[in-house]
Amino acid sequence: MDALVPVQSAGQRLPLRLLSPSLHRCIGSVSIRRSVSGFAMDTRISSRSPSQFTIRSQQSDLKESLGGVASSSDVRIKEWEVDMYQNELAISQGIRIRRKPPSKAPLGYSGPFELRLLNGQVADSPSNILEEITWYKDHEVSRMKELNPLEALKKAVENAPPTRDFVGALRSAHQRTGFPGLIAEVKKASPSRGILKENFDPVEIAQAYERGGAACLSVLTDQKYFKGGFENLEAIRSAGVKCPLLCKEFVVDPWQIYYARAKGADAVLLIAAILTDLEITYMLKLSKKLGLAALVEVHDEREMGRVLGIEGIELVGINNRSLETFKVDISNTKKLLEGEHGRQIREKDMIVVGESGLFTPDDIAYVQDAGVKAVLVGESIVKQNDPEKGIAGLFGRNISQT
Ligand SMILES: O=C(O)c1ccccc1NCC(=O)[C@H](O)[C@H](O)COP(=O)(O)O
Repeated sequence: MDALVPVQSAGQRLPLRLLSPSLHRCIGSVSIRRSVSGFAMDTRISSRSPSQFTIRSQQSDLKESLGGVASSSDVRIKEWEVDMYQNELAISQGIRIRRKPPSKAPLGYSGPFELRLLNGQVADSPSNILEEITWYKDHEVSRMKELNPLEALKKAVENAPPTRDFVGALRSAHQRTGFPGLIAEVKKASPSRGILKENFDPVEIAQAYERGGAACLSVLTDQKYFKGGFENLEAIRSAGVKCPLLCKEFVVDPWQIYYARAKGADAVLLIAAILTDLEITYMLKLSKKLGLAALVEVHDEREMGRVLGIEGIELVGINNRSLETFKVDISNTKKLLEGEHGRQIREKDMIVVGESGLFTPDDIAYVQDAGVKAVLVGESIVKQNDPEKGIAGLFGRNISQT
C-alpha cells in the first residue's frame, strides 16, 4: 500500500474514499513507507472496521531523502489513489489546480483526438490553462525522466560550473540604479498572447537585455505552450552572458530542479498555485542544496499567507496575471503588499518581484511604490525591435550605467 499521508495526519481518521479499495475489505494494519515529493514518510494504517481507518505517520530522515527520490513501498496501491489523495491535500490548502486528471480512465482514440472516455463521457478536461499545463508537465516529466535518469543528472550537476548569485544580482542592481532590479524574460510566445516575436533569437535577445542593464534573465523552457526550450538556457549560458538565469518552468517534480541545474540555471520558479506547502519546503531545500535560488510565485492573499509561513524564502514573486483566467491587473502587487503581509515581508527583508503586465515607467513606479525591489518583464521588452532600447523605454531612462 502506498498512500500519500501528511505528517499532520498522525492519529487522524480519514474518510474511506481516500483509501485503497483493497483496504476496504481488510481489517488489521499495514505499514507503509513512501515519499511525498522526496520526503520519506512512514505510515501505519490500522483498521478496526471496514469503514474507518486510523493513520499514523511520521516523517523520516529528510537528509537521507534529499539526495535521492522515492524509497520503496512495502505494499503498492494503484497510482491514481495516491493522486487522488494528493488532490485532496492540495484542496485543503486552498489549491484549486488539480495536479493530475482525477480519473485514469483508458485513452480512447477518435480521428486525430485522444480522449479519456468514461461511460461514454469525456472523463477529464482541465478547468483552466494552468491546470492543462500542469497535467501536460506531469506526462512530459515522466518521459524526460526515462531519457535522463536522476543518477546521471546528479553526476552532471557535480561537474557543472558554480551557479551565479541571482538574489545578490537583484539586490545590487536595486542599490545601483534606485529602480527595481530587472529580470528580463526571453519569451517567444505565451498562451495568452500567442507569438510575441517571429524572428526569435534567444541569445541575441539575452545579450541585448544584458547591455540594457538587466540584472537577471528569465528563460522560458516550456516548449508546448511558450515555444521555449532548455536548449535556449544552455545556449545563453554558453554564449558568455553573465546575468544569472532563471529557469522559467512549471515545476511539479524535484527531478526538474536537478535538470534545470544541469542545463545551466541559477534559479528556479516554484508556483504556489500548483505546489503544496510541503512540496515548496522540500523543493526550496533541494534548490539551496544545488546552489539555486528559488523564486516562489503567488497570485493571491491566500497563497501569500501560505508562503509567508514557510521558512527560508528570500524571493517572492507576485504575479499580476491570473494564470487561470489570464486577466492582468498590476494593482494585485499593491493589494498583496498591504497590511500584515507587507509588514512580515519587510521584517524578513524578502525581495518581492512584481511580475507581468508592466509596460511603462508609470507601471514601474507604481509597483516600486507598492514595495517591490525587483520586476519580471517579458512582453513589453521582448516585442521591441531593439530589446536594449526597450528596457530604457520601460524605465524611462538608461539603467545600464546608473
Ligand atoms: O504569459 C502567459 O500567458 C501565461 C499563461 C499561463 C501561465 C503563465 C503565463 N506567463 C508566465 C508569466 O508569468 C509571464 O511570462 C511573466 O510574468 C512576464 O509577463 P509579461 O511581462 O506580461 O510578459
